[in-house]
Amino acid sequence: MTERELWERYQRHLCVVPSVGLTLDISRMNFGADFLDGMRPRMDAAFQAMDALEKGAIANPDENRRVGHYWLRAPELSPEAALKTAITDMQAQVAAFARDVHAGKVKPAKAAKFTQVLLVGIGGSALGPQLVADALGSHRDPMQVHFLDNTDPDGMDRTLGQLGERLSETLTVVISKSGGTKETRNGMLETERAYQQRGLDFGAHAVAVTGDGSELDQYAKGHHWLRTFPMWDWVGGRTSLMSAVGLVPARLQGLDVDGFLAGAKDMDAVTRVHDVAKNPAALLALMWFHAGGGRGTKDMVILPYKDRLMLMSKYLQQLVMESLGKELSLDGKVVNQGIAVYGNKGSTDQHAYVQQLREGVNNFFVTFVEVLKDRDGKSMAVEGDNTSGDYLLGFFLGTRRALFEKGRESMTLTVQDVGARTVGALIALYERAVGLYAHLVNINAYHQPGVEAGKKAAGRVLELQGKLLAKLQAAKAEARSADQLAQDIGAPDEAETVFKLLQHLSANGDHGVKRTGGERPAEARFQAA
Ligand SMILES: O=P(O)(O)OC[C@H]1O[C@](O)(CO)[C@@H](O)[C@@H]1O
Repeated sequence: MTERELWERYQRHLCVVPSVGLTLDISRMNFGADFLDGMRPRMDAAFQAMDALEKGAIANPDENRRVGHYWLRAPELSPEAALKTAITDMQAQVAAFARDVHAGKVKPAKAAKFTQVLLVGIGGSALGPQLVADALGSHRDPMQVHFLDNTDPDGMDRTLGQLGERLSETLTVVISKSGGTKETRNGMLETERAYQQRGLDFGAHAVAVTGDGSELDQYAKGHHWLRTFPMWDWVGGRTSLMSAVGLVPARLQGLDVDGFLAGAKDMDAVTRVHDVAKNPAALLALMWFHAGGGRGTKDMVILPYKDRLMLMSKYLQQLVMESLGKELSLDGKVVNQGIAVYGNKGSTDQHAYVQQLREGVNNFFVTFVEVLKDRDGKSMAVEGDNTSGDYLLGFFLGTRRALFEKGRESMTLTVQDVGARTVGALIALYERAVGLYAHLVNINAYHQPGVEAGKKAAGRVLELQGKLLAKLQAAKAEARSADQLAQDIGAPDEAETVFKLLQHLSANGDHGVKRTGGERPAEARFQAA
């Protein structure tokens, strides 16, 4: 295609969204002339289903739940007055609480004010807040936000160590919709101990965001925490950023939450329109369908040319892959659907994996995110009249061309800046695109059955560990092999898991297990230390 033809294609297909200052360029995706028209019937059905979802239909049939994240930024759309009230009350309570914290009305036991936030959560209870804190945060914010998002003891020590003395002025926000996620529970208990070791009452420095009556809710209320904020079953974890999950940390950090919600609301209004050419979410969904043949055969590379958006791909990994990565279709057929997501930021990634994108396996499509505003204030010239921002643009356009020349497809989202409205709009854009795409491929985007399998398997592993430790205690100083111990605990077929457990137990002093013998699994011997 000549440059002239590309320019024509760029202009013809450019989706312009003035209300949020965003454009979507799909011209470097090589869909055929009849593709968009050909998809019209399936897209219309997706629009109808999405309209029903927003009106309160059961859109998550596997869990018999409604899907209400759009109502979080437009409470007036809620299908019942009670939901609207619940949302606006939550918004008001979160804002008032943050104001009281900033004013020192809610204050720590042994410091003048809370200056740090420690968010303990995982998945949708952390990834969205991490993206927002990074994208919109600055050293001038009234509070800085830290995260514990894993059950890694060393990771907890690093984060709590970085807080150090400042723990006394840290407000811990424990977030778990279910209230039972073990990683979050572990982080909470370890954090609680850190406060206690400094002679601080954890409850006086903690709030919870969780479902009413959950394990976490009961613990928080039973231990007289400062506050609890609600989560509802009609908001999924990966679409909860505009619930208290995202609003509590964002308000405490001092971010422009009103702008964030307004950007999302404005984007929702645009992506509600049944006109594909004017609906960026519909275009994204259709381009995903085109690229992967409705089977996810090409990976989604998210490449923002802006440091502040580096966590966008990590956030979208959950939103896209936990929504679309499904074994069964809505009519029970095995489809193994999904779209893999990866990426970090440009131009940095040009010095990492772009080599393969240009010359390697053509199993991806790129979504560039171009941010027009370089920085607050003016830039210096770094070479001739060129600024660093000129170089960033040059590298983006150069990479886009270098890929296109080799038949590698890309789209480009262009925004004015990385402000609260823009970030809210981007989140809303992808929530809608995922929902529309799910309809195109006939799957339920709003449950996550696959994660239960891993949780159950982990429970079995820890059950085996309990039996192992009891056996080792009883066997005292007798050194035994993994095979023998697997027999001893009545799990002869799980010798490898038993070996892995023993390897970890003997590498740490917590449970008093000693390893002797050779390096190979069959040579190793284990005993109570
Ligand atoms: O907020 P919770 O209930 O602790 O769940 C955390 C995450 O775990 C999942 O349930 C499974 O990965 C996610 O959907 C969710 O965001």
